[in-house]
Amino acid sequence: MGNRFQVLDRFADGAQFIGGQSGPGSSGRTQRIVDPASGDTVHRYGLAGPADVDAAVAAARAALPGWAGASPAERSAALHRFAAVLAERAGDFARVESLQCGKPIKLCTEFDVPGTIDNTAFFAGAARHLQGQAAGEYSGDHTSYVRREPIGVIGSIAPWNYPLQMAAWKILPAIAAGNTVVLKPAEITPLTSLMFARAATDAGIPAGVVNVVSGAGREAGEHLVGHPDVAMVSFTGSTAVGKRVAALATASVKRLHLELGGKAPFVVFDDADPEAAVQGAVAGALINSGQDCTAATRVYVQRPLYERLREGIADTMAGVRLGDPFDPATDLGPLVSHAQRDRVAGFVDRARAYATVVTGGEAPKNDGAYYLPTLIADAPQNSEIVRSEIFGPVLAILPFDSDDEGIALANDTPYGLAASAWTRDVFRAGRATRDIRAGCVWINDHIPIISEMPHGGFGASGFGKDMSSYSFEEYTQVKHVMFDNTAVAAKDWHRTVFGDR
Ligand SMILES: NC(=O)c1ccc[n+]([C@@H]2O[C@H](COP(=O)([O-])OP(=O)(O)OC[C@H]3O[C@@H](n4cnc5c(N)ncnc54)[C@H](O)[C@@H]3O)[C@@H](O)[C@H]2O)c1
Repeated sequence: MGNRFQVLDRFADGAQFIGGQSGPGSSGRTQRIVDPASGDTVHRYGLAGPADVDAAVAAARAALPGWAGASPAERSAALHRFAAVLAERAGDFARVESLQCGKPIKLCTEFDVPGTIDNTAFFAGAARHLQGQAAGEYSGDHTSYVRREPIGVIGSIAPWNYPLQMAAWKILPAIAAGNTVVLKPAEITPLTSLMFARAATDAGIPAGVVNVVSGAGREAGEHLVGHPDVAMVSFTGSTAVGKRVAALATASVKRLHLELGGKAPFVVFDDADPEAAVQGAVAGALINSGQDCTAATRVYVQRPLYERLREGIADTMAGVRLGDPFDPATDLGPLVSHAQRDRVAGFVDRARAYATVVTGGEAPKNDGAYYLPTLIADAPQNSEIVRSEIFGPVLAILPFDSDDEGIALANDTPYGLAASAWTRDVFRAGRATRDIRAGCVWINDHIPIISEMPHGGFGASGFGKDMSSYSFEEYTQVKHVMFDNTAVAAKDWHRTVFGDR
């Protein structure tokens, strides 16, 4: 436990605000950070309030002309330095992320932290490819071109499931394109977002370009969304909160990017490799204790393979190593909080009335927010466990007969974030990629996410893309510029409109 506190000591002065000023939060309230593996309070900080948001937005606004006016090469160089500072601090980032979320350290060192460093390096390179278009001559004697310009101050709001990666996804494309950012992380997991902002400053990114304000959703979050100097809102979180954020942002005519919830289907056709599908389903369902918007939570299996998958998944789940997140051998840590654990247990307890709990379905007896890997069978398609986002290590398995039925079931929720199809037949794979309604479809895999991939949903999962060069479309606005090539053309136009006056 000693190591855990050592890392956190760096935040002992309550630096919840970076980029303008620091000090106790203006909400007047204190927030605890709890280690979900033990239930111990590991840190307390002053929760930011509206006055902190105002100061952060003012800092971002002041930094905007200099940063937007920097050349792509200058922004790129700063982002390359940023990636190097993150790499030097990789171990600290992994330990703090593991501590505040309860994630297995293995996941942090192999996925969260290297993914974030790679994302930073990706946007360092991409910053130099951001360009408009030479658009040609739309009208005689006139030349047009299109500029891609930064939008201004971006107000970003992030969830608690991948605090470091979400900070990176929100901040990097925005600043690579010349915007400045105020990020509000989830108040229970702000530490690695603060470390990320500090690393940006230490890498020489000018003060005010990256700001983090850790406050409560209603108080600080809504103040940020409605702030008149925020030009765009980029939100990742639940669909319920996303709807509220969208209404507020739209009321003040702001650009909007929404990455919301999901309920990813995992469709196994009868020619699939059953062992690969079993391993894929368990890994896809249990990653980050199932607290993943793309987690494989609905597994549909074509009838001939159904029993084999049901048995294989139950056996594999029973062998998963649950334990101390700081132990490198641990596969599954606790959920992010005891409240989240109880919420997940509620879904499973209600499902007992209409379905079979094949394995799991309980919390181990310790002080942590753990929940056993859980497989549920015999639930109807229209049941809560099959249709609601659970955000826990819980997977429902259902059979289907025809290919049409498998795809129809996959599409039968309001969400559309991610999906996978498992088959060795190229035509079935082609059909699944075409007909499954989701922003991402994997074939014979589930979960991989890398910097080049546009990530974003359809339907109730939101709109817009994180990561990849597509994210520049979110964080830039298009300006059409038209040159009159001859003074004569302007005169002709004047004559057309006003006559010979
Ligand atoms: N689509 C994606 O890429 C993606 C990625 C990660 C997580 N998620 C989603 O995030 C959710 C889990 O995270 P969560 O529980 O932190 O989500 P949440 O919606 O409860 O909170 C997300 C963020 O919004 C803030 N917030 C809460 N109320 C607010 C309000 N009224 N105004 C402004 N901000 C407010 C919270 O403080 C937090 O920072 C899941 O639904 C998951 O699917 C989606």
